[in-house]
Amino acid sequence: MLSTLLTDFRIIFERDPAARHWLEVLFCYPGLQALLFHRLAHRLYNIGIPFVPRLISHISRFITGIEIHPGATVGNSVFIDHGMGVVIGETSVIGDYTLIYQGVTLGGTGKESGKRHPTLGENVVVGAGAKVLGNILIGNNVRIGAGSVVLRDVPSDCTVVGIPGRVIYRSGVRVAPLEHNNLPDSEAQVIRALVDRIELMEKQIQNLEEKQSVEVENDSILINHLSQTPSCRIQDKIIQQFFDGSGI
Ligand SMILES: CC(=O)SCCNC(=O)CCNC(=O)[C@H](O)C(C)(C)COP(=O)(O)OP(=O)(O)OC[C@H]1O[C@@H](n2cnc3c(N)ncnc32)[C@H](O)[C@@H]1OP(=O)(O)O
Ligand SMILES: N[C@@H](CO)C(=O)O
Repeated sequence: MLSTLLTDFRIIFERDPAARHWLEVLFCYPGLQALLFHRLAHRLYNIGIPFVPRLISHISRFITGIEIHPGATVGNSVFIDHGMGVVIGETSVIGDYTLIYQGVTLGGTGKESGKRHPTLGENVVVGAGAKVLGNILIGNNVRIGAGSVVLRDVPSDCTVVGIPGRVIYRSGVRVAPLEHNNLPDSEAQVIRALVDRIELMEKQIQNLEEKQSVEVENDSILINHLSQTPSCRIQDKIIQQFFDGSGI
């Protein structure tokens, strides 16, 4: 246990550019103090001692602002930076060399019992205020953006951001996130296609009507022309006499 605590102490110099003096780290890093309390509480919890582990956890929370349930499994070289508002649930598992910032919750969804908190792989960074909820698996070398809410498993070597958390980098390659403000509007596409079709049909009808009116005009010119011939004039006269009653 002593070597684990020494590693908890040393890792701070490696991970925090703000860490300068050992006195500073010992007295002014609530993350270190919370881990110290937790390692003791976790031992007592594991051997089945009632109440005392929770009391230690509660005192630690009072001093550091960090709440770690005694049942949580915390790996080596874990660093909780700043720490205020961090809550780590009973069945959480935190891999080695993980970095957790203030305001992080490793919590349950409220819908599960038994193993209901997340499992974090090694070398995970959980950004300030991020919420990782449910019995989900976060792979190794994952970076969770500040303020994200992660509700599903995340494969190793990924960066996740947003609410709900979405992978934006996988093994260093940018993954295009779904742009909700740019989704295709299928109903608008159908309506557009129908309007185009109607416009086309209207043009075709107009062409037909124009063609027809030209034909009708030609026909009437032809009829007019024929009615002016002498034989037509004689026929007209006969017909007229018939209707006048003058007989044939
Ligand atoms: C006092 C203190 O300092 S406490 C410490 C607080 N710091 C933290 O909590 C660190 C957490 N780190 C982060 O949130 C980082 O932004 C990371 C790890 C998620 C991403 O870092 P990088 O890999 O460098 O990604 P990068 O900066 O290129 O951003 C990629 C895209 O994700 C977006 N993005 C980055 N972080 C977030 C976030 N937390 N939430 C939503 N979107 C984000 C960026 O805007 C960018 O989008 P765009 O390409 O559409 O412009
Ligand atoms: N402690 C970290 C984050 O605040 C830094 O100083 O960069």
